[in-house]
Amino acid sequence: MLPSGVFSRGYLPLPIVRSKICGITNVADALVAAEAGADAIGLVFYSKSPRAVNVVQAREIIAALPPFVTTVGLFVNASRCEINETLDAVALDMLQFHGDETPADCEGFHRPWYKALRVRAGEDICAEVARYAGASAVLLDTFVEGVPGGTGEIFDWSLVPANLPKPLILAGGLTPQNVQQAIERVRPFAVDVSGGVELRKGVKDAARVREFVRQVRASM
Ligand SMILES: O=C(O)c1ccccc1NCC(=O)[C@H](O)[C@H](O)COP(=O)(O)O
Repeated sequence: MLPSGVFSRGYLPLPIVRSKICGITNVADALVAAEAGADAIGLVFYSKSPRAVNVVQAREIIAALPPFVTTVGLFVNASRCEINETLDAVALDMLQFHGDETPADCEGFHRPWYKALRVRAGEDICAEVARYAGASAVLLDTFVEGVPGGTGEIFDWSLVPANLPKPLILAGGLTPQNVQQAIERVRPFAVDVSGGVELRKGVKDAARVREFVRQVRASM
């Protein structure tokens, strides 16, 4: 059993920061992420996203991956039936809830999961994180009205509380150029990127993916 707070920001003097490349839509991009050393890839099961994949594409991507790359399925206000059908068809390791899901909506899928919260000044982030007691982590992303995620915009990192009760996955507008600064300032458990390593929406830029992971590792 880990001491409570072991993944709190600043607890470890030299933390290993994990990286997730989100919005993977094809095998080639998945392999670039894996070969670069990313710890996880994100597959977006949200049909309104330009990075959406269906179960056939997702299966093909996962089948091509080497071991020890975590596969995260991202859902936005999906029905339980839709999520269960996806889980029956696709070997997802974890779930990322990126909409207005309540804690109860996130439970019961027999997978570790975490909730994405969109950060706005004046909100009690710790209290919101504490509501999702069953989550493995919390992902903090940028609030943009009407856009659930994948905005490519950073938020004010000074709004991240020092005493978050869950491991923090920092997201929102990260790039190979700013990720080291983000890690130094926020000291997250992991960082998550999508738009900052793309050639265009839904297609990753291999050089940027490699540079992003390199920068994360160089921050250790
Ligand atoms: O990527 C999308 O299109 C998307 C749509 C709806 C909800 C979430 C979405 N993406 C989330 C992510 O890719 C990441 O978890 C994260 O928000 C980083 O996005 P970015 O700012 O582009 O790096």
